[in-house]
Amino acid sequence: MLQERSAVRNGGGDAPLLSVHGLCVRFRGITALDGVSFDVRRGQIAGLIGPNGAGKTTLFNCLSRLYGYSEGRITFDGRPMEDVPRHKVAGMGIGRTFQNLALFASMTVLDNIKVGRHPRTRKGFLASALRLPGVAEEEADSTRRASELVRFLGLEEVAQQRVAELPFGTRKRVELGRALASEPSLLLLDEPAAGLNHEEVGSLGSLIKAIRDQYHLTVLLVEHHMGLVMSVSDHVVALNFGRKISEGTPAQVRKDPEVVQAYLGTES
Ligand SMILES: Nc1ncnc2c1ncn2[C@@H]1O[C@H](COP(=O)(O)OP(=O)(O)OP(=O)(O)O)[C@@H](O)[C@H]1O
Repeated sequence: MLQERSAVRNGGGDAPLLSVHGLCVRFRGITALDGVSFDVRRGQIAGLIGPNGAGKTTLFNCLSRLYGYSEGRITFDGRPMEDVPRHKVAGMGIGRTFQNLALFASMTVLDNIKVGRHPRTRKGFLASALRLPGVAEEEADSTRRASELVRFLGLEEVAQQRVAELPFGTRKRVELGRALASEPSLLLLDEPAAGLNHEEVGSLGSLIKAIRDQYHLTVLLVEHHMGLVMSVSDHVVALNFGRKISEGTPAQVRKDPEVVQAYLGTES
């Protein structure tokens, strides 16, 4: 379904989908990001790594417009992000999952995924309440697209269950579905492996690649699980103390002495 949305605004497939340039974020005396620059090309799975406090979540929060930045520039699909209000981010094609799941626990799996359709629906609450023309069609379209995602994510058996009743690993899949429902062209995954068991992490890697291939989207992944990030990423950016310390293929970054040094004593 997302293939239809592959309109390329920026003159073709060679221009990066996301460009971060000289980004600086300071919180009263703490420099969380210090002149960070990198590009993410269309169709890539890019991994963002770094020890605790390196600035990864801060960067994600800048991309979601939850945080402002004192210096630098973020360009998404050829468009500067600085003037984009927070509530427009999903609508412009940036979907996101959170470290702490952002789901409605008392709603069903299907309804949670349908909530993610919101940026793609045109009829507002009032139109729905008044059952104005077009509302039923839009509702049917949302249900159809959410059901497609339920099948893709292997959630058919639990589609009508309340999210609160489900194990953590399943809920994480529901959150992926919610993020995909907005038909993003860039999917930001914030520690998708956190809290998953060994087997679940294994299938997550294949799922991330399948999502990229099936929906032709670009993925930026923050992850502490080195096995996962190194096996799924085409490109890796490493941060430490708010600075970019390395960038390249997983093999290049893994053996970069600065990366090894940054992780000594903090990660295996
Ligand atoms: N809202 C905030 N107010 C003050 N300081 C903050 C805020 N958010 C982040 N920081 C600080 O900015 C730095 C970077 O934090 P950030 O959460 O981005 O790191 P991270 O790489 O995501 O770490 P982790 O892997 O532990 O999630 C840290 O020193 C953190 O304490």
